[in-house]
Amino acid sequence: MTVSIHPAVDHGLPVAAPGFSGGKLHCRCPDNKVEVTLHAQTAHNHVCGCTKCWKPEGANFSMVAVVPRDSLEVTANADKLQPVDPNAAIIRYACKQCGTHMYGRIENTSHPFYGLDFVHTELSDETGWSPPEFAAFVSSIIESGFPPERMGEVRSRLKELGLEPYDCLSPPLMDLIASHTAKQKAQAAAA
Ligand SMILES: N[C@@H](CCC(=O)N[C@@H](CS)C(=O)NCC(=O)O)C(=O)O
Ligand SMILES: [Zn+2]
Ligand SMILES: [Zn+2]
Repeated sequence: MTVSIHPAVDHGLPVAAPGFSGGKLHCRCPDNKVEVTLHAQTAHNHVCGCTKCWKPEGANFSMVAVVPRDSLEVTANADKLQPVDPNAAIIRYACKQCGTHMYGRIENTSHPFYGLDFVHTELSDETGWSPPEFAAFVSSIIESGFPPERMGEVRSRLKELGLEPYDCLSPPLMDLIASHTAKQKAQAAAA
């Protein structure tokens, strides 16, 4: 049987709708759902194998994208949200009742991704969000119990889906992080 990556990509990648400019995400509670409204199309969507990113039941990967933080608004049942780990670089806010992660936020203004919030567009009923572009932290699925001897299957399936597998982030994002670090080091040296 083909190894499952994530329900949103297992039967082919979703397709972005031209001019798509946002929509609503809902948690998985039967009622009084937490609602998050995104006033923008997502960017840098990818699947992530790390243990920190929220994965739906049975999935080996999370699917996670970013939006500018000023494009994200909690529009219903905000009182049900709580931080998963307030000390993490990305502070993920989960529904206390159903456990779904509704968004992740970076509060450290020196972080290379400060200003971007992390979201899971599978929580939306709308279609047209940006599709995942690559697979990040692939080896990390082993930390969640995936058998290491099946990693070849996982990487082949990701490539078949057009999701190039990386064990950290994609080269453009790693370059962006390194450029940010280099700039900060240069500024510190000049101070
Ligand atoms: N191997 C680790 C990797 C965790 C990790 O570094 N995750 C990345 C991708 S989401 C990150 O930026 N984490 C920051 C955070 O979780 O706050 C794990 O699976 O727990
Ligand atoms: Zn909920
Ligand atoms: Zn992750």
